[in-house]
Amino acid sequence: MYNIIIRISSPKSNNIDASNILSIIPPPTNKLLIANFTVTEATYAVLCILTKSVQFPYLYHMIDVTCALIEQQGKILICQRSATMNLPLKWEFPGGKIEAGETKVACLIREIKEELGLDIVPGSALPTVQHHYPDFSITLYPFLAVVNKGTVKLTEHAQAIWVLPDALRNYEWAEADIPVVDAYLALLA
Ligand SMILES: Nc1nc2c([nH]c(=O)n2[C@H]2C[C@H](O)[C@@H](COP(=O)(O)OP(=O)(O)OP(=O)(O)O)O2)c(=O)[nH]1
Repeated sequence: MYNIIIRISSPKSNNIDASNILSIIPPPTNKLLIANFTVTEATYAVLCILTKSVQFPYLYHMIDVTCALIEQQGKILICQRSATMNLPLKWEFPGGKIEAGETKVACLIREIKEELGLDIVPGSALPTVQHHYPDFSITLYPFLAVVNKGTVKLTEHAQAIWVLPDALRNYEWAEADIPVVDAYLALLA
């Protein structure tokens, strides 16, 4: 069982929007707490919880993440997550979770400074990606960017390397990043 706390703002909806799920507290807690929503929605929520089906991805932890495709001299910076991070050893574009009240661009500038010691200038956005991993769902907001100041200093990642766009498909990407790589290569084509 899960503790689930849901805010419903539009009572006629048959679906529970992810943004209305305030928190889901996984086992070992054994209480079910559902507040402020209609009977239809309550039934639907309970069904979701009982089935734990991937058809109901909004029951999983949802995160909003920005990432930067940092370009320099025809190459692009890619990072390998460390063995101890979530999605271990997968390649990604550097970035991180958007904090409450933070804009996407502010998040990106902060994360790249924290993770790599680089001051960047974000540019255009690439298409947003939504992806459902087995245990969480992500909305990924990619942006092109250039370095304003600094050189790469690793603080979290196993590696950060500059690669030619043609080589991008040679890496084992976090799954959410595959459409980002595709979109970037399409942009260059
Ligand atoms: N940064 C980043 N994370 C990605 C990408 N693709 C992707 O699936 N993710 C996933 C991996 C992580 O589960 C999550 C981002 O979390 P994170 O650990 O990098 O972010 P963070 O620095 O804000 O996290 P935290 O350690 O402060 O909790 O999104 C990507 O291209 N960049």
